[in-house]
Amino acid sequence: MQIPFRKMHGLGNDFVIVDARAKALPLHPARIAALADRHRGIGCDQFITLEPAAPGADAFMRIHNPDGSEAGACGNATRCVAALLMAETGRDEVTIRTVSGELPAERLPGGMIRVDMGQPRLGWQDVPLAEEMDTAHLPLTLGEVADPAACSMGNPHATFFVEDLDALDWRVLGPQMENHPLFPQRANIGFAQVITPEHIRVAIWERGAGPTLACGSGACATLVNAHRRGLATRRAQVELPGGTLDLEWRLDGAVLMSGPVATSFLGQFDADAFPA
Ligand SMILES: N[C@@H](CCC[C@H](N)C(=O)O)C(=O)O
Repeated sequence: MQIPFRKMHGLGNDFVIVDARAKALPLHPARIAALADRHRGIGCDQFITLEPAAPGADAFMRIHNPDGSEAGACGNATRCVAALLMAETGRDEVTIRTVSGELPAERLPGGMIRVDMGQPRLGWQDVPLAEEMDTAHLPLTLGEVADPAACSMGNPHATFFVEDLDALDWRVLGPQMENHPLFPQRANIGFAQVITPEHIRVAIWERGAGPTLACGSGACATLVNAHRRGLATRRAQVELPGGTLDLEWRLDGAVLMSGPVATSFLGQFDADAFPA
């Protein structure tokens, strides 16, 4: 079976997007993992399936990591899918449903896509963590990093605050923390250097994906955790290896994220050539 797809990215965080709104597609975790493989498949940080949405949303977006696991949130893919739905409908505002809830998105003057990522959840069971504790300070130390803060943006995040991001071997520390027993559903791990209260540099080791050029929900978690720790204002530029996102944690609790999106190419794959 030939399945058309679109390859998009937000700051280099790249996605294969397929449309299963009109007809269900034979896509299962093993096949998705094979398609996401950068050597033997198409290659992507996340595989996105558009599915029919209940009234109130323009589409349902299902998110899979390249290891085949399903994720509750993907900020950059939400912005890419929003741009896609805006082109399709001719509107500048759309709503995308995910397993974690409805996310309104809009096109800003100048073309940036802003998504309302909803409210971060700060309780230990929300992240989730394995046991009760203050999520603003986790009792974790690994090599030279310690004392991260955690939150959920619909998916689990922990943020370590570091003095010098360039001096840190975060690609080695990331997978050890992703799989730490404190995170029963694993976690996305951010390593953040606060430059000023309005400018944070961060590198994210993504759960189920590894090092990526950008992670939208990770950028949201970085701002939220930095603000909780008194390190950042409620609005900041979050600089990732692939570029910068504009983040705001509004007083009503919602986290807004704005940035660019782009289409790389369109194609089609033969589903039967990949494991079912
Ligand atoms: N790239 C994403 C996050 C994707 C999901 C994550 N790896 C998880 O498992 O939670 C983003 O832009 O937010």
